[in-house]
Amino acid sequence: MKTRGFEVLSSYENAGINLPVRSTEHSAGYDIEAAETVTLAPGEIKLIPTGLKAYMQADEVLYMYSRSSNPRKKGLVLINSVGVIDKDYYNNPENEGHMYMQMRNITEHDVLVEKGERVVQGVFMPFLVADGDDDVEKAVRAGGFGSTGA
Ligand SMILES: O=c1ccn([C@H]2C[C@H](O)[C@@H](COP(=O)(O)OP(=O)(O)OP(=O)(O)O)O2)c(=O)[nH]1
Ligand SMILES: [Mg+2]
Repeated sequence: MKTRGFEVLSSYENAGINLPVRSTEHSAGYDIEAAETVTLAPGEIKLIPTGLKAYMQADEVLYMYSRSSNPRKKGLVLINSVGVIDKDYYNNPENEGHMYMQMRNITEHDVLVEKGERVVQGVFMPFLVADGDDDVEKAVRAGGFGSTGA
């Protein structure tokens, strides 16, 4: 039975994408790699593809956190602080649920991120809903990054 996990996007099937793993016995985060080599110019914000989508249960979310070594070792920050990957992003009609890492180069030189480099870590978590949540009509997710409006 499938409960939660990662899958390679169909368009990246033969691209040598590694499924995320936890690097130590008690790590909370599944390390997530860049699916392509990208260069970020000074100050630039880029969506780095992972070639991955994540599935999970209805009351679960996947949080993507930056690796703590990124600012000093790479000169990169996860510019949206935490990536929230919703259950209904998986297999959405726009991009199949492709997870992106939104990174900003905080240095004054180009930063190279090579394919296969670990950039962020994904942590699966349960979440709670507020009273009256069932009474509110919900839209069907069609994509990400502003798909539900401004
Ligand atoms: O770092 C991120 C953050 C989000 N997403 C995807 C998964 C998530 O389910 C979707 C929407 O994210 P969010 O709700 O945080 O962004 P939004 O600006 O509110 O977009 P939307 O209107 O599509 O909800 O975008 C990523 O791939 N990487
Ligand atoms: Mg949203």
